[in-house]
Amino acid sequence: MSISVVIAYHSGYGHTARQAQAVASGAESVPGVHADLRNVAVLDEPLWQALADAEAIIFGTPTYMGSQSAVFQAFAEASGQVWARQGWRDKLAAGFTTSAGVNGDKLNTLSSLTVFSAQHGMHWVSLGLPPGWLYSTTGEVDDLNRLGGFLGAMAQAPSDAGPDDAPPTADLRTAEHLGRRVAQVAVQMRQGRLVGAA
Ligand SMILES: Cc1cc2nc3c(=O)[nH]c(=O)nc-3n(C[C@H](O)[C@H](O)[C@H](O)COP(=O)(O)O)c2cc1C
Repeated sequence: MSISVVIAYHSGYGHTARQAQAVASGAESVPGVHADLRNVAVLDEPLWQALADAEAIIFGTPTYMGSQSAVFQAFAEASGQVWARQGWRDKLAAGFTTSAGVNGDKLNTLSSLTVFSAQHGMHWVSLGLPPGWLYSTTGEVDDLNRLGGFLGAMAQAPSDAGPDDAPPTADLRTAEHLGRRVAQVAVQMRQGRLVGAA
C-alpha cells in the first residue's frame, strides 16, 4: 500500500497553489509515495480522513499580514478536535509559504506552522538545503533555496505577477525539494514503524 503525503494548503490568488503543486510533484517522485493535494478552504470529511490516513502532512499558506492566511488559521482552529485526541501525533510535518516581498516576514509564517505542528505532537522536517545565492562568485539569483530559508520552503510572487508567472522556477524547484525530502523521510518512518511492530 502506498504511503500518503498530504499537502494541506490554502491559496487566495493561486501563487501558493503553484508552490503546493511543486511540493506534490517532489513527493510523488519518491517510489511508494502518493501525494494528495488538499485545499483547506474546504473543511469536509474527506479532508479530515485524508489527514488521518497520512504519514506526513505538509502545510502551506500564503503569508498575509506577516502570518498564515485567515482561511488557513480557520483550518488550524478546526483541527482542535483532532488535537484533543492527538490524532496527528507522531506524523511528519513540514511547511511552505509564498509572499510578495523578498522577505515579507515569511519566517514568521513558517515559525507559526512549526508551533501548530508541535501542538499536534508531530515531527517537523526542515528544508534541508543550504542557503542559495550566498556567494557573489559561485552563487546566483536562480539558485535552489535562493531565499535562504531553513524551516521550510519559501517562495516569492511579486504582486503584479499572476500565478502563471510567479513564483519563479528556483522557488518551485525548492518546493519540489521539500516534497521529495519529506516523502523520503516518510518512507524511512514507515519502515521503522514496521520494524518496531514486528
Ligand atoms: C491580505 C494580504 C496580506 C498580505 N500580507 C503580506 C505580507 O505580510 N508580506 C508579503 O510579503 N506579502 C503579503 N501579501 C502578498 C501575498 O503574500 C502574495 O500576493 C502571495 O503571492 C499571495 O499568495 P496566494 O496567491 O497563494 O494567495 C499579502 C496579500 C494580502 C492579500
